Amino acid sequence: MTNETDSQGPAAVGLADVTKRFGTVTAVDRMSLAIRPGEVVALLGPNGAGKTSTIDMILGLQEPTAGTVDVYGIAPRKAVALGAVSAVMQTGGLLKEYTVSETVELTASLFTPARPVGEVLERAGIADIRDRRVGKCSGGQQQRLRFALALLPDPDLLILDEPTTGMDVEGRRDFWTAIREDSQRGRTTIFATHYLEEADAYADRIVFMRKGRIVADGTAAEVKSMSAGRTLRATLPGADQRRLASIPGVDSVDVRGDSVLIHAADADAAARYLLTETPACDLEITSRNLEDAFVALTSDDTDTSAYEGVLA
Ligand SMILES: Nc1ncnc2c1ncn2[C@@H]1O[C@H](COP(=O)(O)OP(=O)(O)OP(=O)(O)O)[C@@H](O)[C@H]1O
Repeated sequence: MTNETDSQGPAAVGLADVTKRFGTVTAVDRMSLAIRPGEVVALLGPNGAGKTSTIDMILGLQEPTAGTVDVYGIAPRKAVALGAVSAVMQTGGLLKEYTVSETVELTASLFTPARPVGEVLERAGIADIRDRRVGKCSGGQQQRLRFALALLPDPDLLILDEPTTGMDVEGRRDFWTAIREDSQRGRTTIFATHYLEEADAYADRIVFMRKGRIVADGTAAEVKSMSAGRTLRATLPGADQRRLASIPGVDSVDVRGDSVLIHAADADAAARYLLTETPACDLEITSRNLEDAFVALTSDDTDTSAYEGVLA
């Protein structure tokens, strides 16, 4: 695999056959991935799947044991030094005695050029607490402050490790609104999270990792339908259960009075059949949720070879 995307020059992030070992532990195992500029990508996986190790290599904090990592076609450390990349990590040194705005001003003095302090405070939703000491800020407010700091160099690539930990519902919504707006302007975002609903709602693309490997890669809808199929519900008086069960791609049919409930691996084919070959109406199609997919894709008895290349 090359690190080039189809037509737009280098990938924002390119991993080619990357392995990372710590002694006898293989944290990342021959992983290849190309992320296009402007994509918002969620990295999901159980504890120890290799998400942080992958992020650390993209940030140049760790070197791969084998393979290569590029950021906009150059070495990660170089990209970080140029201000093209910044990160919001789960924890990270904030000085408790400084106020929020002093913290941002101090960090801004390290970057030339930096975005204006007032602008990043607004963007991170902490302009109203600019004079509060960091030690008095809640966990969610400190996380917003880390976000403000990461915005200072106006990075092309933003890396977020559990970015919304400690934020309340409104804080999360504001945070993701800001991320989505910036992605419209071309900023690439990669985030690791255990909040599956955030990945579902805000990521263009979901990369599932398990034991250092990618086990699924696609949109939230693709990942969900891939692992679990979908459920169709329709009104169909006098439904012929056997006939419906024989539609290709249908796994099960349940007739309840005038309603039918169909579980299908190929929901589109089943829907087409219902609407063209029967008088079915009130058709609803629902996906299994991302948590079902997560459990199916990352459980110990899953044969991940079955998923390789399906969506990647
Ligand atoms: N510095 C290190 N030294 C030794 N082993 C490490 C080191 N860093 C990570 N590992 C191991 O590599 C594997 C992958 O860890 P990693 O932190 O990348 O997973 P993760 O997906 O980020 O997990 P979590 O969701 O718990 O943060 C784990 O088995 C971990 O114990």
